[in-house]
Amino acid sequence: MDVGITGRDLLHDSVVSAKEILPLGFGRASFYYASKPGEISGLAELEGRRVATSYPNLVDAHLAEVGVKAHLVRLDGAVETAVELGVADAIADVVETGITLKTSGLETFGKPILKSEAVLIQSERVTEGSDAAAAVEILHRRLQGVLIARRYVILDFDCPVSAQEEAFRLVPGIESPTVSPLAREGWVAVRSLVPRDEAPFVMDELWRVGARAILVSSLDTCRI
Ligand SMILES: Nc1ncnc2c1ncn2[C@@H]1O[C@H](COP(=O)(O)OP(=O)(O)OP(=O)(O)O)[C@@H](O)[C@H]1O
Ligand SMILES: O=P(O)(O)OC[C@H]1O[C@H](OP(=O)(O)OP(=O)(O)O)[C@H](O)[C@@H]1O
Repeated sequence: MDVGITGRDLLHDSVVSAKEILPLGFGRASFYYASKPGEISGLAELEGRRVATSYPNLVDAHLAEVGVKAHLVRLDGAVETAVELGVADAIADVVETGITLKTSGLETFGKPILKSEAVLIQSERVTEGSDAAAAVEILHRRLQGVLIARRYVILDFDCPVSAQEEAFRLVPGIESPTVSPLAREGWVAVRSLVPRDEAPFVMDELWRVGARAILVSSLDTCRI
């Protein structure tokens, strides 16, 4: 396989020769140690204890990194039941909302071992200049275009020339805003990309400096 989509945590655990080339922004979760509240409060206390996980390589590498020797108990699922069943003293597992841990009577301790999300990966066997590398690059660009399109909106507005410098500071765009003449003397039309989550604030500010006919529209995809 030359290219694929997986979770960052699964990539680290699989120990395959592949590298992450694009974070995809969905399937976000953190990977944490957890135990019964008050039972274990820090990584050092894992020394000599049993840790259940479905990600043994990832956890093994982390324990080695922090210099703690623990016994790994490899489970394929329902890891959160391991402490209650007496199979382990702690677990290391995926946490998103924390509901699974809470309903299992467990609490995280320490910092997250890893922040994960879905990622595009490329095999280390794909050599530069090969057909596979060219195909992966096209896929990478197309996916990146969709990710950028989701993060930004198109902002169009009419602006008095006297206020345009102030308006440009509010909408610098990714490269530069597009400015077109308007039939109305002393006014220009401006188009720029703006981060989606900043759009309401930018619209308020543009209105304040004198811009009018402020329109926001979504992008489907782009190549920037
Ligand atoms: N609740 C979740 N929210 C976000 N991502 C998650 C969640 N659960 C698992 N993932 C991600 O999904 C990928 C697959 O993980 P995993 O195989 O452990 O999922 P699972 O649903 O627990 O699988 P299974 O049901 O086979 O045990 C991983 O990258 C993991 O980070
Ligand atoms: O923090 P939360 O929002 O509760 O999510 C985390 C849980 O989600 C996944 O399990 P999933 O429900 O997919 O099933 P599984 O237990 O069979 O792995 C994961 O293995 C955790 O147990």
